[in-house]
Amino acid sequence: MTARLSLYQKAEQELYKLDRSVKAKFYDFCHLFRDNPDHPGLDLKPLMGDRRVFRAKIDQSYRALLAKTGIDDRGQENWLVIAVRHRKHVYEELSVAVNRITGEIEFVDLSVVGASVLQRAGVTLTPAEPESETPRITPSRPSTSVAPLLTGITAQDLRGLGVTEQLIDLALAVTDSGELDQLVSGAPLLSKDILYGLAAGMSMGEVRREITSQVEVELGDDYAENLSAALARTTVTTFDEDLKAAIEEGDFRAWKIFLHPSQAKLVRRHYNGPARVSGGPGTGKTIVALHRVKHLAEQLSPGSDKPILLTTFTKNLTTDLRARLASLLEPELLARVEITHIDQLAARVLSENVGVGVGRQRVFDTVALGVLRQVLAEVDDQRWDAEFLLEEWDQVVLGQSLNTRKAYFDARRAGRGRSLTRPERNQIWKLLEQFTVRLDKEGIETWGQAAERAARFAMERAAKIEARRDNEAVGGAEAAQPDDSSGRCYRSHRYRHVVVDEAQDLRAAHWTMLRAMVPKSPNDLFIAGDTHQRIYDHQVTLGTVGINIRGRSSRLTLSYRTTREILARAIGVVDPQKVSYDNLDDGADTLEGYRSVLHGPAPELVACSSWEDELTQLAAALTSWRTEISTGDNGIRRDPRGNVAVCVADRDMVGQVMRYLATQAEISCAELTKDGPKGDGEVHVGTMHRFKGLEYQKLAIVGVCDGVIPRTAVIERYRKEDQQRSAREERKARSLLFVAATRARDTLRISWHGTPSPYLSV
Ligand SMILES: Nc1ncnc2c1ncn2[C@@H]1O[C@H](COP(=O)(O)OP(=O)(O)OP(=O)(O)O)[C@@H](O)[C@H]1O
Repeated sequence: MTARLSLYQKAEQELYKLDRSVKAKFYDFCHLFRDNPDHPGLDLKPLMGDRRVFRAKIDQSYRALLAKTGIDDRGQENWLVIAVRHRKHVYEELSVAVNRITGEIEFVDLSVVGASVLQRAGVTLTPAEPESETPRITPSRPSTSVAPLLTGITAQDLRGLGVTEQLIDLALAVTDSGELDQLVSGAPLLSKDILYGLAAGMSMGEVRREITSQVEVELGDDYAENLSAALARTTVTTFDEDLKAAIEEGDFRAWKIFLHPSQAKLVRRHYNGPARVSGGPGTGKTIVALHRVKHLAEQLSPGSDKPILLTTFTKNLTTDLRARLASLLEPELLARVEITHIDQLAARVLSENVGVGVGRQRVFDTVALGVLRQVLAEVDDQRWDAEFLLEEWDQVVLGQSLNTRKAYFDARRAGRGRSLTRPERNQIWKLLEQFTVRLDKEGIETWGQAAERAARFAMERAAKIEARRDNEAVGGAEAAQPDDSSGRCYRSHRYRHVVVDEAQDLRAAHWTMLRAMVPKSPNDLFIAGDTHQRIYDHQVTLGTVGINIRGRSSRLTLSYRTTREILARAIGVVDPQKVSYDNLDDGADTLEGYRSVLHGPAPELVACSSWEDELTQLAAALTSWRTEISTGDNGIRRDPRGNVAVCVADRDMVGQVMRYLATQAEISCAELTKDGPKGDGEVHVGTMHRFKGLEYQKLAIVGVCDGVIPRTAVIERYRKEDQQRSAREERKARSLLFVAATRARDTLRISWHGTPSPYLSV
């Protein structure tokens, strides 16, 4: 009889870590098993503790643990590989169960639990193969004077939250975080989340709200029914050639298949309007956005248009999103998605409406500031600071699409600091008019201006579509007015669904443009972002640009990227207890419950005597990281390229670091530019802004000195005359360092010379 074989998530993750030769033997095992599960060479035997769990031989050392999950209509047996491990870690007490909260299949691995915890809880493990070295533990409960880690929590509490039965006594016997780490390393996801949450100080209520209730389903009493429902709910992959390739890809593909239940819920939910997902760095907002695109694309009726837009703030992130989406979606579905960064989209709208914006060159704000200074000098105006005026223009005039003096007189100037009288607004309006005329004359425009013009075109097109529909509804002839320079009259909006990543940095005009590009309908806008990571000056209240997310906001709290040790340090930088962050609407966002299940060394904080000393020590650290990464697990050599980065405060430092490393330490570097890394140098070096959305195994942040982060000159300038502005600048500087620090996966090293940045609290 042949068999169909699927892989349980944990088994697949275990396979990633195995040596190539064992992987190859596992593929042979799968072929043999699918042909005939009763083949004598497989030595298939049930375990004593749970006769639904079987072990089978992969080779002399490795065993597959399997559960029979049913027989299909054609009489073919269905088997699930639940684990792959060395025979000395196979014991008779292994069992599978259906979790009473999630209704998913759970497999608990007690072989990883520390001997002391097993002993305290009175649990014995019996090796399945007698010659194995699994320690035999005598069932005894020696009294211990050490207090349990989870004080005040009962077995009933853990059961009610959804911790797997087998782990409850063990969890209550744990006395320190090292033991807890060991216990949860073999635990099902929900148990892991709950136990870490409680250990991190979350209350029972918080754990129920943030973790358990996110994944709760209704279960009946019938085990067989629950098991078949569980199989439908549990993520498994069918064994085939694609899987073989995927296993070779290793951990990098985990995100493509296994969404955390709280992530999966957001991906599949039906929203009656715009929805927003927030969450600290590394909680999977981008992953959720990508899967959301996939989900939406799968619901589309056949066609060849591109009704879904996936957009983000920066160009290099767009490249990354494109590559990741291409690996997640079938080409036919990928072809239905437009992937573009927001300024590029605005530029495209402008070019479609040529005649109005033809020939204008887009410039950065620094160029515009130069023009404004020149205008102020020419009219000999010393009342207003050029930077203040440029921001007033960008944030108030362009931000709210104000095109008359009257509109400016009436405009809201929330968050702008000092208030302005009517005569002052009059002076400013006049100066800004002179300034924009000059920009026009020079044939240039800022990106903010371009976004604002694009938003107007998008709104005009939307208004014409509406009018045409209304006209048709009353039986009128179609309005002949074209919607863009091609002369086309569009019948529908540009997109059906818009998905935005890194939403915290978009400008008001970007939002206005996006709102106009998609009709107000269910699942129209899906917005992912974290305001703790806002590093540009564009704070927007979505409600004011026609995007109502009330009642459709969710937060992810579990970091997949960064260790607990790194998170603790990074959270200190943004200091959410003292500093407040908005929620892209009128409320505040928090990092409450933000946590990680990953563990690693504490971030290294290095005080240096001078900049030269910092560079010397940096080079030494990078050299040792290179050796560490190149050696890799199982002695397999790995290419360190792209796994290590150095982050600095400004462009000058980028040049200095790259030069030093290349000439004094023979370390090749690639500069991180707005298009991604330039060249294939081994270590990526860039300013903090360039690190948005990226991640590295090992990261060094250098030059984290007082006066640099934050720039004392900027803060001091505003401290007296504009308190709000000064607070905003400080918040931005905190966010920059927060973004930088949370790019590190395993190792974070922060150095400075002189006095350290006050945000480091050292
Ligand atoms: N369900 C998952 N399974 C495996 N890996 C995951 C999962 N979700 C996220 N990750 C991994 O965690 C890391 C962070 O994910 P992602 O970039 O989506 O987080 P983010 O919230 O967008 O972070 P940031 O705000 O810092 O940009 C990535 O390496 C991603 O592959």
